[in-house]
Amino acid sequence: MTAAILTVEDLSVRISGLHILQGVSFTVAPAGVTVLLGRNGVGKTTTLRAVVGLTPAGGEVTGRVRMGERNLLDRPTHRLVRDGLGYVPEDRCVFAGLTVAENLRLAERRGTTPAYDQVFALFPELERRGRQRAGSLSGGQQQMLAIGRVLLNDNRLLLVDEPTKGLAPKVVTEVAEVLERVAETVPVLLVEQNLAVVRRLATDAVVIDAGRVAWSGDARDLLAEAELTTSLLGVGSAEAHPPSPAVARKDQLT
Ligand SMILES: Nc1ncnc2c1ncn2[C@@H]1O[C@H](COP(=O)(O)OP(=O)(O)OP(=O)(O)O)[C@@H](O)[C@H]1O
Repeated sequence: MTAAILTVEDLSVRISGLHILQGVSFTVAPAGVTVLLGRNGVGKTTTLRAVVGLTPAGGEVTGRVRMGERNLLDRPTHRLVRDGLGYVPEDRCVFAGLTVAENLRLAERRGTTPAYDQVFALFPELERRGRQRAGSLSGGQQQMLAIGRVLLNDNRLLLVDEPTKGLAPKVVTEVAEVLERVAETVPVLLVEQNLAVVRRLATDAVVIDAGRVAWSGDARDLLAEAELTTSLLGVGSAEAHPPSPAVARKDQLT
């Protein structure tokens, strides 16, 4: 078996007296898209934030998160990013008052050549809208900017949190297509609520429930089992049956 790119062991997170993650363990394959699933509020975003060192102040994180030999929990976020851990947060976090070009320029790293060609090939609109303020972009365009910004640099692993949230169906499809292309070269750990997107992209799946991993394995095995999908994710059996060619919002997990 090929070694995992990321290993999460016994990850526990407490925030404001809440024991949100209670010993979460899973691995991320070195290729493809590993999707982190679960009902609303189970701790998917908390997991990604803990991995990248962005648990809110006062939060307590224990366990081990390894990429190679290193325990990531011992290292500050900027080092993790420099070492190739790319993070696209749920709320996109673009600088609204800066232009698209300025947002991208901020992601440039000294001593490396930013991959503008690759980013503009994936997102031609970012090149066309270079002078537009990011705050005036549509939600989908902001999402493209948030992903493009991370792809300017080399990544060993990408963490992407709910990239299709709040987007129109056509834009959801565009984002899914881009992630599919990105995943051909970089492994992705993806939090995603849109089941059609999950069906399209997921190679492996990890389901969190009640603070722990309730299921992990080949995504096809999970999605093929209507009852399992229903019990773990709370979606109806009709939605759990594959495949739907259109990537539509009606498949939202609850
Ligand atoms: N800073 C915080 N202070 C207090 N509670 C928090 C904080 N951050 C997260 N939580 C709580 O932790 C739990 C897990 O939140 P998290 O955002 O990780 O869930 P999620 O699975 O990503 O949810 P969703 O699918 O709705 O995005 C929730 O009950 C949430 O209210």
